[in-house]
Amino acid sequence: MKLDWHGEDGGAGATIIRDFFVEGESDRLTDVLLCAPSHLEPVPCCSVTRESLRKGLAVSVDKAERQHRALRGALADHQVRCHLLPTHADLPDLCFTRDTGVATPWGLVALNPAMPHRAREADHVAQALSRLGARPVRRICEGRIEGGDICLARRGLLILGISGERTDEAGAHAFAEPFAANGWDILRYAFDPHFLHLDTQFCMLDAHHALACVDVLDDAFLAAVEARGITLLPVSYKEARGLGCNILSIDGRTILMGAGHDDVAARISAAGFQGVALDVSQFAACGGGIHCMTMPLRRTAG
Ligand SMILES: NC(=[NH2+])NCCC[C@H](N)C(=O)O
Repeated sequence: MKLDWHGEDGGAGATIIRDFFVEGESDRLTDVLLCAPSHLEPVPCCSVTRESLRKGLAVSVDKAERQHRALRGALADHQVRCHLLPTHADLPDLCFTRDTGVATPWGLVALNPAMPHRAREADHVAQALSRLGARPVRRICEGRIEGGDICLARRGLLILGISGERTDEAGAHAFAEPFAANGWDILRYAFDPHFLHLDTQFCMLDAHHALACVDVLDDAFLAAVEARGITLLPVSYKEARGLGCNILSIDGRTILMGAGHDDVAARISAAGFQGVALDVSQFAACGGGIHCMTMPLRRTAG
């Protein structure tokens, strides 16, 4: 079926770049986009960061750089190629690369972040990606949409979080168009902006298991997910608020997760997954965990 992709030149039928694509969140990750936290600052644009500021948090860039290097090391240990965005002094949340773009089965899509300081990231990311030979095949300009609200649960199932703030109906609708046109099942979940993004409450471990903050997610959503054959491993709200739910599945078996979430680690391992815990405290204090710090560029199925 013909997709109505728009390249930067605005013309329909722009070349579809197939090098960087993802069909499902837990297929084998081979390439990921990250950005070192050289200019990380706690911007009071989400509830977790505001709480950190209330408690007098001062982010240590040195510590954050060390934690980020360890994350890159863990990714490399698992044969994942890390591509680094250039840092930018005016973009304090740039290290949360998840939110500005997403690889889809049809190529990379540049998103439309809602927060003004994050909207500025989009051009920077698009330029860096094109230097990698990965020009986004589409840019969402309607409404707002951030990558933390997009879950390509598995081939054929797209889950979208819609808080109305970071992602709204118009942005979600625009993003979902090609998925709908290709017959994907699309599950939309509306929630309160307090909870920031879907990926702070819900993350896929493999095609049939997810971590879920069951005391926050509403029952209809939980039932809809379970009806699709996904078993939920519960995470408490306190753990989720500390980004304990915000994990990166390398291959549907190995899970990179924040350190200090012992209950989550125990549940993951009881379910047969291999958790790799990494200290990302400096990022968590700014509202993001390992899922937010990684933009998968390519995953291979099978
Ligand atoms: N995908 C995510 N949950 N990203 C977290 C981003 C945190 C960042 N401080 C913001 O508020 O935008």
